[in-house]
Amino acid sequence: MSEQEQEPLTIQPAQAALLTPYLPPPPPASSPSHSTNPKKIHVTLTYAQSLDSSLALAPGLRTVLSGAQSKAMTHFLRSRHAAILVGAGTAVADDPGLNSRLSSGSGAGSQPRPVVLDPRARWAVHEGSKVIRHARDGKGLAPFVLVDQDRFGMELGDASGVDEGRRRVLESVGGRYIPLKARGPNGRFEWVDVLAVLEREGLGSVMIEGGGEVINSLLAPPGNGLVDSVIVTIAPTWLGRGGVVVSPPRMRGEEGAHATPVRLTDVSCCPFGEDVVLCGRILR
Ligand SMILES: NC(=O)C1=CN([C@@H]2O[C@H](COP(=O)(O)OP(=O)(O)OC[C@H]3O[C@@H](n4cnc5c(N)ncnc54)[C@H](O)[C@@H]3O)[C@@H](O)[C@H]2O)C=CC1
Ligand SMILES: Nc1nc(O)c(N)c(N[C@@H]2O[C@H](COP(=O)(O)O)[C@@H](O)[C@H]2O)n1
Repeated sequence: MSEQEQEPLTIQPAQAALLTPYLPPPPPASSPSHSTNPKKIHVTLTYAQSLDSSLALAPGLRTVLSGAQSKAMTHFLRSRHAAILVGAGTAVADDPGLNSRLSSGSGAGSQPRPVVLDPRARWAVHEGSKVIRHARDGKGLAPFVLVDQDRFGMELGDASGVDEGRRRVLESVGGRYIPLKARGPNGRFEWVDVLAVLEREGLGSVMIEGGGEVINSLLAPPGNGLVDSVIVTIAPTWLGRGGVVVSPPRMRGEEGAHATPVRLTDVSCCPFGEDVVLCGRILR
């Protein structure tokens, strides 16, 4: 069935109730756009995987795992977060829409702000990119693209040196390149810095959707200490070897001791059609 035929997407009240304890609290009605609340941004890590922990058949290959019900669940999550974040690999490979297409009867409403981690500005965003079309049509928000501040310069808080055509496309719908110091190894941002940018932009919650590199780095310390909840769709299929796999690096144990695995606690799970959705919090 095509994407168009499956939509609009709906979710049952009982399914929404299962997810509620893992969602960010709704923002207070009178919240200022730049919150002064000292509590950090709520971070939900969420993705769909196969039984052998794959996100996609191969790097760069958009692969449908979620069935209609769990896809609707993802769009419900999108409507309950202020931002949705993916890595440049996903933006380049998938041309994702990154909006919520939940039907109005299912409590749809707000759209999340798409955020792309793209230190080298390799995502060739253009007029036809889905996320731009959605923003232009009022079906989603324009993306913020986080780029390496040292590579693209910084003038008055604005990134310079990025491709002018791409910048014009982004800005024409209200999006922006945002420069950020890449303090991590291999020219990567530290997660704490990424979240600080989102908070500074007045975004109180983010769902981090993928892909493989983003998820694996967030599940490793210190990133995993910043995650409030994890919601994983498990599809009843094995994608086989060679896929994009979720398998974070092990935490190093003390000399001679085994590494401590990352584990979920406070776990709930529920069938969504033929998929299973597993929710939990990372055990500290
Ligand atoms: N099944 C699912 O739920 C999902 C599947 N996917 C799949 O995952 C695949 C893409 O995964 P990957 O190739 O691993 O790419 P990715 O989406 O994780 O992006 C990796 C890139 O993001 C940037 N990046 C990641 N972490 C960063 C950090 N801390 N600081 C700065 N930049 C950072 C870098 O440019 C890096 O090359 C695609 O095939 C896509 O279809 C993606 C999202 C969800
Ligand atoms: N929940 C979920 N199930 C799947 O089967 C998937 N392949 C994904 N992928 C993620 O969703 C993005 C596509 O979003 P749009 O439908 O275009 O808005 C894709 O880029 C991945 O982040 N997710």
